[in-house]
Amino acid sequence: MADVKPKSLNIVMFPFMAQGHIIPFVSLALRLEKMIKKNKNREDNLILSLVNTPLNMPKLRSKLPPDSSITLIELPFNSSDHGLPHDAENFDSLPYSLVISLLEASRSLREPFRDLITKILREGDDVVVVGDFFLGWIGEVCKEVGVSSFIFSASGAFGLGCYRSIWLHLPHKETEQDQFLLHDFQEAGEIEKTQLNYFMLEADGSDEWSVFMKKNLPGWSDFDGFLFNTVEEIDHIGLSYFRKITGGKPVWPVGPVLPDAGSRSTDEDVKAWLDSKPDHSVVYVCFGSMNSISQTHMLELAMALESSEKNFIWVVRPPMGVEANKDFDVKEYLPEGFEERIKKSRRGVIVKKWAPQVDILSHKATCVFLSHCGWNSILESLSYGVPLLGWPMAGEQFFNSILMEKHVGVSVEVARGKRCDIKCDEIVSKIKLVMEEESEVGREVRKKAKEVKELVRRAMDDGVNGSSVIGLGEFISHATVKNEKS
Ligand SMILES: O=c1ccn([C@@H]2O[C@H](COP(=O)(O)OP(=O)(O)O[C@H]3O[C@H](CO)[C@@H](O)[C@H](O)[C@H]3O)[C@@H](O)[C@H]2O)c(=O)[nH]1
Repeated sequence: MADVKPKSLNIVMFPFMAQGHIIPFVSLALRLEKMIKKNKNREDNLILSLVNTPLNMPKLRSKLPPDSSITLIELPFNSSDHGLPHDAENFDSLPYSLVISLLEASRSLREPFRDLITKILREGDDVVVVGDFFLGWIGEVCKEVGVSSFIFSASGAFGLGCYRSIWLHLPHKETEQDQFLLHDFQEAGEIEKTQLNYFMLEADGSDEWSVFMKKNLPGWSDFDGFLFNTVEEIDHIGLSYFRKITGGKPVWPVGPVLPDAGSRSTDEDVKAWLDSKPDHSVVYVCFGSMNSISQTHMLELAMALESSEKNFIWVVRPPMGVEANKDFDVKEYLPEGFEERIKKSRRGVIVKKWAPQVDILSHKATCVFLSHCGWNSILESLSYGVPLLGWPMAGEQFFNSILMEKHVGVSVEVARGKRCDIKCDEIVSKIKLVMEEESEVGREVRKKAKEVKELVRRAMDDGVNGSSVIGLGEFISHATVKNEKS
């Protein structure tokens, strides 16, 4: 009799094509791999894979350690078929104005993805899919072929809840009040009109963003539940919202899942510079993997960093309106002589485009993070007890900023949006407010950030069965029990 291949369970994970989504998906996959390896019985019949488009394969591969058995699966995609620039398969290589075109183009992955899942099922294996909230069609595909699917949200629940509610209740342009409560998420508190990103504010139901959201958001109800890269203890308002709207489906906090410090190519110059600085003396400035500020804002920020007299690391990307992929000389966008002066005084380091962020945040010299409030940046900062100076710019970042400032108490907002009128002096005073010993506000947020660091660590601590460890355990049981029954 021929040997019958034992049935395996494939956990197929599909992040949207953006660094802010790929990074946490890889971290989640690695965390799951670790848990599975610990449980010898499950090791043989569980297969973890990450799906993406051709040009994102190297990005995924570079984040996996050599001994990982996670497999990568490529789906066909050609950006020029969708009116996008050649080779633009990730938000990080697009200007913000074209982000919506990549979101729309990603819908073409539906059929190849369906074929992939059908092929795995035909080979006799079971499948559970973990998909991205921007790939809302995944839930429907999974229902059609009869497999379970879960959203893994790279954003926090509070931020994503506000984002969802705002897109579902358009328009906002005509709203007369400067502040308003969200239609189905009043627990979030008052939202100011200035906290809606440009596309939300302009949306009238017929623009590209509204059209995409109208197709994408209803798809979330086809999934069997949600995993959030978040922590119950800091994000319970948002998690409660998702528990309410999903009507009893599981909503598990499983974070923070983060890349390990030192796991990427550490920049030796940055490290040596940080080593030479006193503890808690450095402002780290970075606006994530896809956002830029305007040329005017760059000049104000440069002057502020120089006149604050604080040590700083600033990750500089080309200003808004300049092609993101273009090679550039930072001198083009900074005040005359700025780079030379800070090099000579050794007071600052300018990193072009991409810095080893987790290494910087985990270094004892770092005091505060001036951030656009992308959720990964927030989680990374909190995990190392670093308070925030918020400058939200796009997406759900405004709501992340509210959560951090008003509910968690670890952030002070510096500026709001890409078009705000922020001047050098205001930036300097906010930097001092958070960093200086005499500042009461500063003492409070720094103390709170240390407390939150412990809370966040506990959530992921196997030893104390932290809230996120429980969430992950429940997800694995859910996935594998279903498999055993089928
Ligand atoms: O120089 C850099 C810049 C970024 N990063 C990493 O890139 C990720 C950036 O993620 P995030 O802070 O979330 O910012 P975005 O790339 O802007 O993320 C997008 O995705 C997030 C998760 O959904 C959303 O919260 C944001 O609003 C959205 O812009 C983090 O892991 C950073 O450590 C680096 O390592 N070095």
